[in-house]
Amino acid sequence: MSVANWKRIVIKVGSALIAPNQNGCSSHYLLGIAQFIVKCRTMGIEVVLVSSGSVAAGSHLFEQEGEINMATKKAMAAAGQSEMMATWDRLFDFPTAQILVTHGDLRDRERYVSIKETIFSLLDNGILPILNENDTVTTDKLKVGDNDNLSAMISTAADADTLIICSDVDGLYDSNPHENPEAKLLSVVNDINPQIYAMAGGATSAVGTGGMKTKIQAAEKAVAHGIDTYIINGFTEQSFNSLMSGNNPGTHFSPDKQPMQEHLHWMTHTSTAQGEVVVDNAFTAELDDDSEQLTSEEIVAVNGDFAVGDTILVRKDDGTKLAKAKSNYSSCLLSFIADQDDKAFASKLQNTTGPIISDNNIALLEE
Ligand SMILES: Nc1ncnc2c1ncn2[C@@H]1O[C@H](COP(=O)(O)OP(=O)(O)O)[C@@H](O)[C@H]1O
Ligand SMILES: N[C@@H](CCC(=O)OP(=O)(O)O)C(=O)O
Repeated sequence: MSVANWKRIVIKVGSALIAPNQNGCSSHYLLGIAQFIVKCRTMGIEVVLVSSGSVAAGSHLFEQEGEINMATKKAMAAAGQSEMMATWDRLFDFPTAQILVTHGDLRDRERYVSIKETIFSLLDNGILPILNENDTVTTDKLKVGDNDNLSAMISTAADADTLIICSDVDGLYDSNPHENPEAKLLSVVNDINPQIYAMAGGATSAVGTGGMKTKIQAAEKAVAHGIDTYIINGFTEQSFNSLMSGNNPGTHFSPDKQPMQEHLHWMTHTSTAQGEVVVDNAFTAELDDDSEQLTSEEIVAVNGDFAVGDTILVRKDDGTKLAKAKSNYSSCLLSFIADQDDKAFASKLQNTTGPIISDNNIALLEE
């Protein structure tokens, strides 16, 4: 899909573009990105921006000696975020809005839906949503950790057709071009497999997080929902001119032909399993055909503490991951039923309470 068919796109901007000299925000590279956004909007394309750079933008305000501790990084993010928003805001003659999220927000279905609704309401009113991770409040357990994966989650939430990741290199090379001058650019990736991951290294700049690895993870999430994904060089306006002419200036990841439904995609790629149901190694039921076949008798163990409606992992005793699913039972009730020696009683109880997992709330996992 190219610009002529875009309806809604997500643009992710990396830290090196926001604060290239680590001396506060610079509009040097943002100007070209802003012009691209303006052109898209003029063509009737809705745009959502995911902007990194709060830490990089705020870092110049802090004395730095040796390794920077987490509290200082969070303080840099808090200070840099307002500078970054002010810089973006100056580049547009329409309103912008800041949305700061954590993985804790995105993996909770109610809060996820609330973020979704806010994005749509902003777009309906001509306001540009600008998202970033809420670095100040995140703990290891709560964070996405990088804005590449965050942008893929937001692309799905916003039901975008295209995700454009603007970085400091032309796209994905067969090895890190900063380390190997012979590295070759891949212009199209149709299948994200272990060989593709093997090409990707981490970030080499002082401000980037995740390098190419997290960009491939993001592409994998996005294409699974049918979203065309590009990694392009945000340093050069040529990239944006090229996109505007319907060409591919970097690496294009082709979308899956059979995209996952939104709620199953969320379960697989955004939600985190709160617990797990372990089934016998001999378990062969096709979970997608009739998940009611998952009966208390097949359960070997119930691990973790989950409530009705939480996402759980269904796995075999040997560790094989079968599916992620929405549980209709709490861990407490499920353990109680599974532990019953009187199978007739357990089965009767289950018949009254209903299926452990409903057919339309199960996402099969590929091992
Ligand atoms: N195979 C690869 N192809 C391209 N870049 C790579 C590759 N492996 C590692 N990298 C590194 O990834 C960097 C881009 O990621 P990152 O620094 O996190 O940027 P951003 O701030 O845009 O997210 C490149 O500058 C490069 O050093
Ligand atoms: N939330 C962080 C961004 C972390 C991140 O993923 O950075 P990058 O690799 O430059 O996209 C910040 O605003 O500094």
